[in-house]
Amino acid sequence: MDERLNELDYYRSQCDELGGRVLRLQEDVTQARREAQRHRTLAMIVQELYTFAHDAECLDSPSGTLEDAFLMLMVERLQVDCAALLRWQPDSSGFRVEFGLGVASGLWLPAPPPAEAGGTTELPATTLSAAGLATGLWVVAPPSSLSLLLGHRQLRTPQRKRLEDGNRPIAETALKVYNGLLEQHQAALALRASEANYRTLFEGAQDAILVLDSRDRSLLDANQRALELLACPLDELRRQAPSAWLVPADLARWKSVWEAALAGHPQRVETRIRPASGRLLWTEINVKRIDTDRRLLLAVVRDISARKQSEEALKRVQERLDLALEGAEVGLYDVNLETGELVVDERYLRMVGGDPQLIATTLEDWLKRIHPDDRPTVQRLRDEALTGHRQKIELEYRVRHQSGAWIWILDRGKGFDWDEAGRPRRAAGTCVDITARKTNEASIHRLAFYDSLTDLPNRRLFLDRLSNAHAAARRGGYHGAVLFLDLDHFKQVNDARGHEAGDHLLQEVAARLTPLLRTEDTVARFGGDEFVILLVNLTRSAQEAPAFARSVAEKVRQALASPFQLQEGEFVLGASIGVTLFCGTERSVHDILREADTALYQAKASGRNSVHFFESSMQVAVEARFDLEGELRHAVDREQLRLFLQPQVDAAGHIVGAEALLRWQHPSKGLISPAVFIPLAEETGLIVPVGQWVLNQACQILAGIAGRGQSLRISVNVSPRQFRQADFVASVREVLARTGVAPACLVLEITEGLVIEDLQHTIDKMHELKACGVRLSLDDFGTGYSSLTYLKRMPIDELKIDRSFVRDAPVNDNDAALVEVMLSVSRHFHLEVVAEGVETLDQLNFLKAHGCRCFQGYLLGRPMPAETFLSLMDDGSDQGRLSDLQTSGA
Ligand SMILES: Nc1nc2c(ncn2[C@@H]2O[C@@H]3COP(=O)(O)O[C@H]4[C@@H](O)[C@H](n5cnc6c(=O)[nH]c(N)nc65)O[C@@H]4COP(=O)(O)O[C@H]3[C@H]2O)c(=O)[nH]1
Repeated sequence: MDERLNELDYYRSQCDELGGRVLRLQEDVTQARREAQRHRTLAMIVQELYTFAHDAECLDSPSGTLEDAFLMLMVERLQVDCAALLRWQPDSSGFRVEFGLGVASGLWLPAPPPAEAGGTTELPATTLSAAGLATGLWVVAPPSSLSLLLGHRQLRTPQRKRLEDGNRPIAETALKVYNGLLEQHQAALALRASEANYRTLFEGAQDAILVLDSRDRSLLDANQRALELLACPLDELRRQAPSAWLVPADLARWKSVWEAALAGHPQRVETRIRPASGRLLWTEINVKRIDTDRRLLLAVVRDISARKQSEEALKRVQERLDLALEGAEVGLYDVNLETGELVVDERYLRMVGGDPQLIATTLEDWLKRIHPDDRPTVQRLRDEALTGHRQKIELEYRVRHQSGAWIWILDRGKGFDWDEAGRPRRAAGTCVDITARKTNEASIHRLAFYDSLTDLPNRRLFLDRLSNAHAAARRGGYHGAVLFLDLDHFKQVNDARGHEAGDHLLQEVAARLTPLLRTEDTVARFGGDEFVILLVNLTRSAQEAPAFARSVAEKVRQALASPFQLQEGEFVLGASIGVTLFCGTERSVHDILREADTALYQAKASGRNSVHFFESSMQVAVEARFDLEGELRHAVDREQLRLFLQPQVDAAGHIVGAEALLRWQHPSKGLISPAVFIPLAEETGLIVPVGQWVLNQACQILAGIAGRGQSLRISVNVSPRQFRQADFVASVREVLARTGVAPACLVLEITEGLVIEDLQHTIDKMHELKACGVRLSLDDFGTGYSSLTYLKRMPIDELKIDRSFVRDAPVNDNDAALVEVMLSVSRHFHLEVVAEGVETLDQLNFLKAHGCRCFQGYLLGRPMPAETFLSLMDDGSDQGRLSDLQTSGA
């Protein structure tokens, strides 16, 4: 029994044990089932999360966020009331609900900080209640700062509690998976954003962008601008090699560009391309290797055709400008005013000599090469420009050429790049070589103000200086003087030895005068042999002034009195000098000059080679002369001239001719002698119309005589000036033709002096006159340089023995001998002779005794009005009776 009991106990215990085992086994199975369930749950959660994340990545607009999906899965699969993702807020020592399902997002929950390491920490009841939860499962997954809170609003049974505890590993794993997916999702989002940005940039770029595969240089991608630029769709472009749109000539160059770019050296190329449109475009292409994929090249193509066109246009403008500058020989300079550095162009360099080694490179250097006289002005203008007081500079100055010569430069400069103080930092400008212009100006100035023969100031410059000196003398109370001088006998030298000798003489005179004077004085040549001297600042004393002026005048006179040795020979001149003084009087420069001229006139009149001071009485005489000159101008028009005739008779007393002698029947002054007005007419040129009148009158008288069947010769005096008129011969011809007078009845008397003045020309003209048929008579024979040589050469018909010889011939052996010689010479040359000034019978008899056959003089008849003379001629009974003729003289 016991055994049975023991056996029973044994079996009982065995059963208990077995039952216990079964129970444990059942529990294990249940546990295993729960475990499996949890794994399934976890697997489902993970799968669904992945699915969601994948879909979200693929879809452009996923339905909901990963956070929403995660929290939803937690709530559904773990059968909790609420789930939330919390983020620790260290500043406020609490959590913030980032995303909540059943808990408000953004809610702040007070809590102690989460543990550093992973794991679970119980949240205090205050935190749970703040979240509105009765129980809660809090899971962290370091290093993520996000933690997961799962919870119920009401307390649960212990079984439920176990269930929750069993969920903890699921929640932990799910949170880790979520964190991983979140990171991945965020990375994917970032990538998408970055790709979108890249695309936006790529497509929105202003430049064409091409992505090329270096292996076959095929096009992988191109932006819209590239398609427009290359005028080709992308597909088509992808099928082409770049050589399709590159210019063939550039291909070799491109090879090295590709290689360098692939080697990691970015390349920049300016080249032309020919897109599908066929139009050549200028482009700038930047080629760069894409470092993330070293087989790829990025080419950024910019259309620079417009820029190139502008550059080309600019180049052409520059070329034209260069040409223009070249043509105009304009040099350029550019100066940095802060550093003083100077840069010049080729043309400037050439202008100053062409050696770049010698060119100024600084402003100071440049200044040193400017002419010392011009430097102060240049420096002043430069300083004004530097301080901003002058915007532009335009000035002319001399610069040292590299050859050492001075050249004139016209500089036009301008400041720019102004600083805050209004000063230029830089200046640039142009320079032109104006040396030629300056030289021309100087020579024009010389021509305008200097006498070309002697290089002395001319009348214009003299008047200017006199005007200044006069004004200065008035202001300073100084006396000055004007010396008018005329060379005695210059005319003879000029005429006898030629103009060249005359010119040399004038140059010598100038050379003698200049050193006699102070530098502030002026010696000028007014033309001909007229020299005028201006003496300034003589003295303040009115008493001393005449003496000072006289001493200079004497010095001048003496200097000119000594002989001149020229290559043409030795000449002795002498000078007549008229002097006037000036100081404070209200005279014009012309008055002063006229006074000196008047004094000169007086000096000449009183025997030459002398000095005369102006006196006002002289002026009266001169003015009277001027008045006469004015009246003489109208004498012809007003018919105030009368022609008198003086008979010329032969040995038998018969009238064979007459000399026409002019008279001026002045309305108030009566009959004026030609000795008074002929020299005036000669001087003023009035002799030409007056002489023409005489010629005309004489021919009309001759015509009248011829008309009455009579015959006579009339001698007409021809003045030197009248004879020298270019149309004189023509005018004689014209009068003869018009009046129909036989030319042989007209005798033209020319003076010996005229012949000497210009022998050859006079002889030529005489021949022309002879060709007209007129007779020529040489007047005043014996008074001048009578020379048998020229007498022989002249085509004259008659000699007139001057009355000065006739007068004393009967009583003076010398004169008698001279008259004899003259008569003998005229016989030798077959010339007729008229003896002038026969006043007495002795003279007449002497002349007759020596073979003279024609006589003129008061003894035989005075000059008389033409009508009187003609009536005498008509009265044939009077002819041949010398005594009768004598009584009818004028
Ligand atoms: N003492 C003196 N004198 C006598 C005698 N016989 C004549 N005469 C003067 O001597 C001058 C002769 O003229 P001439 O030598 O040609 O000198 C002339 C002549 O050179 C010039 N002349 C006169 N008429 C003309 C003219 O129509 N044209 C030019 N160019 N000159 C003229 O004026 C000069 C002076 O002329 P006139 O006063 O008419 O003076 C005349 C005449 O009146 C005499 O017996 N004794």
